[in-house]
This record gives sequence, structure tokens and C-alpha cells, in this order.
Amino acid sequence: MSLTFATEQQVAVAAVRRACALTSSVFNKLVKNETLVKGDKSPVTVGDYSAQAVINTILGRAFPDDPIVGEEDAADLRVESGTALKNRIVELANETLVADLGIGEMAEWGLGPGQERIPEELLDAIDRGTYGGGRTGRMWTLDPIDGTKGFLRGEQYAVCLALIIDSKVQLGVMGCPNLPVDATKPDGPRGCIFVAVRGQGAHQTTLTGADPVPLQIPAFTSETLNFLESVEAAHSSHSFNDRVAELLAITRPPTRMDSQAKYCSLARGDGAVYLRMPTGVGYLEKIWDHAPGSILIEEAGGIITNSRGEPLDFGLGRTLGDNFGVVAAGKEVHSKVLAAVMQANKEEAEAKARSRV
Ligand SMILES: Nc1ncnc2c1ncn2[C@@H]1O[C@H](COP(=O)(O)O)[C@@H](OP(=O)(O)O)[C@H]1O
Ligand SMILES: [Mg+2]
Ligand SMILES: [Mg+2]
Ligand SMILES: [Mg+2]
Repeated sequence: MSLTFATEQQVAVAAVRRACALTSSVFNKLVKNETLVKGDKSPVTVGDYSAQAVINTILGRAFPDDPIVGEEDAADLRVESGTALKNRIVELANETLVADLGIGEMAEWGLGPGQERIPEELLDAIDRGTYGGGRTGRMWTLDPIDGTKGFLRGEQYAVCLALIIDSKVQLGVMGCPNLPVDATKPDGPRGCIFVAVRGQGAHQTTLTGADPVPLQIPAFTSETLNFLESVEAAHSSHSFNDRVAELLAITRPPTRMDSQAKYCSLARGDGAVYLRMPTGVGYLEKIWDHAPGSILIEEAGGIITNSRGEPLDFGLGRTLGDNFGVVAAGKEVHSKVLAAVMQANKEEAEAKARSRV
């Protein structure tokens, strides 16, 4: 393991880039009967599974001793009723793995012509992601498609991968195939990769790795402040954000966007604040939904905490534990937003107490 994580970065970028090519082509071919419904009711597509199969295959070859905390598992594909879906996933994953080597890619990562896997190997690759996480050791965390709902709508989603060592995120790589390269040109070229390495900063490239741009969260004035928030009202409280915006006298409307593309947009200054407060249904946030985004924000000069001002804890297992939400913003803005979040929380608690008497 090198301290600069040069190899890890190279492997992670290659894996995310291949997965982005796969998900883009799946979107174009996606048909309804290839969409399952998991226990949590989120749509799990052939894209989620095959992207996890590809990335875990690459990680398994490059770093055979590293465990992976991945969102998906292959249980539904190992039963009779999952056969058709499994066959489609095997075909797609293999198509992606055998594509010609690109710049910075190595055949020993299981890539290139002739590197087809048998179905069992690909299902096992998906199940490499069942690691439980924890306080110590080196592990990867993967969300093969974050923002599945955005993906299905043809809007924003992200392929998200992070390396965690002893509970601290050291490397984050996110691929956003539908994100405009330049937010001021929404109809311009799309598709970006975001990379952050602890202590080494953050940058964005195109999906092919071209045009690297270092990322630094810019300063915002009270007139330019705005929120980034989930499209899905079930994932974070829109009304809470409205109240915080009111307390901060924010006039610009929020930008709604699925997935960790919100962290990417924040890191390059497309929006000023990412606020994700729980909706009160007891949902625990997952580490793969925040690990790469959190290091991107920190390396772009920002701060990310929960609504109590505490750092997110990536050492608790597959989840972030008790859900006190997420507040991410540039350094100066973060403290102001946090104060307003605490005020809004206090108001909510008081209103609740009043309704009880
Ligand atoms: N009740 C809930 N509260 C918060 N997040 C939730 C949730 N139900 C699902 N999610 C998570 O929200 C993620 C999407 O976030 P966003 O709203 O920012 O796009 C989902 O990731 P997946 O799409 O990878 O399943 C899922 O992990
Ligand atoms: Mg999901
Ligand atoms: Mg997710
Ligand atoms: Mg996902």
C-alpha cells in the first residue's frame, strides 16, 4: 500500500469508468421486466447488479485481500426465478470486462479481451460486497448505482466507490454519466468522474479521463446561497430545508438532484449547501451513500458533519448509525447553516412538545 494511493486511484477510476459505460448502455436497453423490487422497495436494476459485478471483479483481482461493503448481493440471482436476470447480468458484465484496455488499465485486473467470467464467478464477485464494515482495517465501499430512481428517470445518478482505512475515508471516486461537465452549460457535454485523495485534493475529469480540473468550493454570498437536496421527498425532509432556508434568508430555490451527484455539484460550486435531514421513518444512512461524497467535500475545502456538528462515523458497520442527518458546505457557510439547522431542530422539538400538552 502506497501512501499516495496511486495504484488504488488508478484501479478505482478504471473500475468506475467501466461501470459508467455499462450503466449508460443498460439505460438505453432497459426494459421493465428487468427491474426487481427489493425489500426496501427501491428498484434494483440489472444495471446495479452488473456494475457491482464488474467493479468487485476488478477490485478482487487488484486487491484480493480487501473486503468490500457493497449495496447489492446476489441472493435474488441464485434462485430459479432470477435466472433470466442473471443471464442478462452475466452478458453485460462480461461485455464490459472484455472491452479493450484503456489508458492506465492493466490486464492483471481481469480486464481486456479473453477475460470472460463464468456466471458463478460473477455472482461471487457481487457477493464480495457483503462485508459488514467496522472500526478497523482496510475496506472498500461501493454503491454501483447511487440514485437508482434518478437512473430510471434518465436523470442524475452516480457510480460511487471509496477506500476506507481504520474508519477514515482515504480515497473517493464517483462517476456521473449524466452530469454536465460544466453546470453553466446544461446542454453541453455530459459525463464526469470526480476523484478525491486524502491530503491530495480533489479533481474532476471527463468520463474518458480528459480535461482534469482541480476542485475548490467557492465563496458564496447570502444572495447566491442555495440548497442541493434529494428529488425524492421520502429520502430527506424538504420542509425542514425550507425552514432552514427561511432562517438563512435564502432566496434562490433549491436544486433537486438524485444521488451523490449533489456532493459533486457542491464540490465545484454549482450549489452551496447539501442538507439531508431524516424524514422520521427510522432509516439509517448507509456508508456507501456518503463515503466518497464526504472525502470529495473535505478535499475541496468544505466541511461535512451531521446536524449536531459531529463528523460522520464510517466505523460503525454498513450504516452511519443513529441518523442525525448530513450537513455539507464550504467552510464559512457550514457554521452558519449548522446554527440554522440547530434552530430549526429546536423549533420542531418545541412544536412537538406543545402538541403533546
Ligand atoms: N428513507 C430514506 N431516507 C434516506 N435515504 C434513503 C431512504 N430510502 C432510501 N434511501 C437512500 O437514498 C439513496 C438515494 O439518495 P438521493 O435521494 O440523494 O438520490 C438511495 O440510494 P440508492 O439509489 O443507491 O438505493 C438509498 O440508499
Ligand atoms: Mg438501492
Ligand atoms: Mg445509494
Ligand atoms: Mg445504489
